[in-house]
Amino acid sequence: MDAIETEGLKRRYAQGFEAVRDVSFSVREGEIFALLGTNGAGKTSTVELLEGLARPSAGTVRVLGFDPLADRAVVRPRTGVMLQEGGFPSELTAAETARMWAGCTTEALPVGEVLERVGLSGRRADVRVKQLSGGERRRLDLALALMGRPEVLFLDEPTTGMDPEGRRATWELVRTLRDEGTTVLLTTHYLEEAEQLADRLAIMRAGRIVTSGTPEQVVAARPSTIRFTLPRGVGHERLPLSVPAAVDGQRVEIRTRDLQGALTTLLLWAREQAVALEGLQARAASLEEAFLEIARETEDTDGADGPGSADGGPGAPAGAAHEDAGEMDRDENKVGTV
Ligand SMILES: Nc1ncnc2c1ncn2[C@@H]1O[C@H](COP(=O)(O)OP(=O)(O)OP(=O)(O)O)[C@@H](O)[C@H]1O
Repeated sequence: MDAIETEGLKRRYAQGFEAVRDVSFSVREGEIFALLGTNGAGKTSTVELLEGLARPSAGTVRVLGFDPLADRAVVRPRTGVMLQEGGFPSELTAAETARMWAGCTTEALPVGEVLERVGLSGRRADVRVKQLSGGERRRLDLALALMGRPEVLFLDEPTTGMDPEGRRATWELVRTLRDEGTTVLLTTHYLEEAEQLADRLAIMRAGRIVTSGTPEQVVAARPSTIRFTLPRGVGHERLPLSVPAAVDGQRVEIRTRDLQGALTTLLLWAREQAVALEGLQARAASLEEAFLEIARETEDTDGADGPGSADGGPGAPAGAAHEDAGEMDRDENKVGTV
């Protein structure tokens, strides 16, 4: 059994706007799964359905095999939730807040241990919530989510406002929790965070999942880039590649799915012709590039169907939903701009 399973999930708000449109995915036990997407893509609207905070308009959700809304009494004690806004009483200290929360939690972990895990022990524990920094407040949120020894942890943008050190410490903690068997579903705007943490991820846009897979699969489906500058007097038409290249003066950019093949051809040609390829760079796409490209592509295919549209609009074509990154075959050897 998967820890989280969703099938044909929809969420329509009161005004008729459909923020979640036919979303299906599953998260395995002990896996970190990241939900990515541009602002308003529908991540929080989806996660709230998983947390049992709202009822789907259509489709099913199962968390640990139960309906998180109908079986709330069973599911809630086994899950930890870190919302985007904690909303604690601002006059209490971090330790008081944690103790209050522990009092409402069955089999709570010792407060000191939890605060220690999130890096809020010692003097910081005695600081009032209103005087904590934004990043420290996120850590307190995380501490409360961990208090009940959750089997499934929902983290909505967990490291927003944290400094780089706090972010890294949180990543380390999330990895440790995963290694201890906790299933983690997180939303994030930090693509590096998804790259660092996620075993698998899904990218949402306009209420739909437009691609999913391991970070490696999502990235591998995008073309790699080779860049270099040709010496004066060597025209780009002499290049040996069947792949067209984007050219700006002597600067060349080639985008290819066969990085090794294209590079071998290029280097053999350069040696034979005694041509120096100045500033030669070859690299696979990053998750950020893949994300931006996917967001752009789907924007094109979505037309005017923006997330803010009142009637929900027609959405992306059905074929775009739940596409497995491993099977994507778009932009073969697409030429980029220099
Ligand atoms: N209560 C509501 N009533 C009507 N529309 C809503 C409501 N909550 C959210 N929406 C809309 O649903 C869409 C999805 O919002 P959601 O918060 O799920 O997106 P998100 O992907 O989490 O965005 P962000 O990255 O900005 O947090 C947005 O267009 C938003 O304006």
